[in-house]
Amino acid sequence: MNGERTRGDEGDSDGDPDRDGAATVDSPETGTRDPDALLRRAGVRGDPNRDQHFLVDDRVLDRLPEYAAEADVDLSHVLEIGAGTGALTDRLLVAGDRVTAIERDPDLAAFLREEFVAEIEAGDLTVVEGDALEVELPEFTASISNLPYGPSSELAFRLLPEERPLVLMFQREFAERMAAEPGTDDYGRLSVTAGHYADAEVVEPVPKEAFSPPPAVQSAVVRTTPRDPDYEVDDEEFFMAFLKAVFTQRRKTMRNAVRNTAHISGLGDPDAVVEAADEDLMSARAGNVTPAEFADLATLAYEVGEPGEHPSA
Ligand SMILES: C[S@@+](CC[C@H](N)C(=O)[O-])C[C@H]1O[C@@H](n2cnc3c(N)ncnc32)[C@H](O)[C@@H]1O
Repeated sequence: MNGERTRGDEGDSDGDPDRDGAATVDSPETGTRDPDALLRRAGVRGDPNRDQHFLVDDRVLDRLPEYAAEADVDLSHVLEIGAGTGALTDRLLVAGDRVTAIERDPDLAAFLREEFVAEIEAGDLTVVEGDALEVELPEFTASISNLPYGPSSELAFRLLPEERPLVLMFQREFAERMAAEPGTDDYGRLSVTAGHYADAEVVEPVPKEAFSPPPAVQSAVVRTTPRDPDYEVDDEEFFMAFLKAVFTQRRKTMRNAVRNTAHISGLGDPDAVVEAADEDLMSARAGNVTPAEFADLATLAYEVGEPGEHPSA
């Protein structure tokens, strides 16, 4: 740590005119804020009951925007969900042109507005105080976030349909399920639903010690690249409900899974689906069925299975 100074004292040390003026730097060599100094200035400890685990490992903080940059991601407007004390926000301001940071905790949002006053006045940063599941999202080009783990699934499925590249920190188990291939232990509903929108890869496991306070579980960074699926479905909502249904019975054959879960998928005549479908596919278990096979089956089920309401998608 190099003490707490303002960039106004440092002049043009990093050569980035957008980051000059009164923006704070703790490390003149890198032109960045120190995560521990941010915690001190904010006067917070991080409350695990509010999903507050702040990144304090500089190397991880540096690598998050690098994962996007190395994939040639457009960083002209980066969305950060759960900005906390701004340690990642600070790195995103260096890597990107503009950042919108959403933070639910009113005290942290107030701290961010104070700490980053120069960047806000320069038009480089917008702090949105509110729940990222509810606030209107801006037109962003990429999201790079150390997500709150409680709502991470809902947040991922709010972001994925936006069709933008994402670099997101999740619980490690969640990250591995998201990126899993058919036939592996981790492959499941999450892998197929995430894969509907994007290619997902785990780029880095992150140990608990990288955070303050450390979470109970290990973490991992996932990078997603949006693309169209290699199949088509007639009704996306039914497809999602159908997946949810059959994966509740992942150890059963698809034949039994389709028959036993009509109350979840909304199928009025699941037997008609089983009779019309390929026999080999009906004998397979959901964990071995590829996304394209699910899509074909869901299309068939939609045609012959008398789908009704499927409010549970
Ligand atoms: C894991 S911490 C990450 C903080 C910071 N980005 C970092 O890396 O140090 C998650 C942050 O999300 C905030 N948060 C929790 N739930 C949220 C929600 N629903 N919407 C927006 N922010 C939320 C917490 O207050 C916390 O600051």
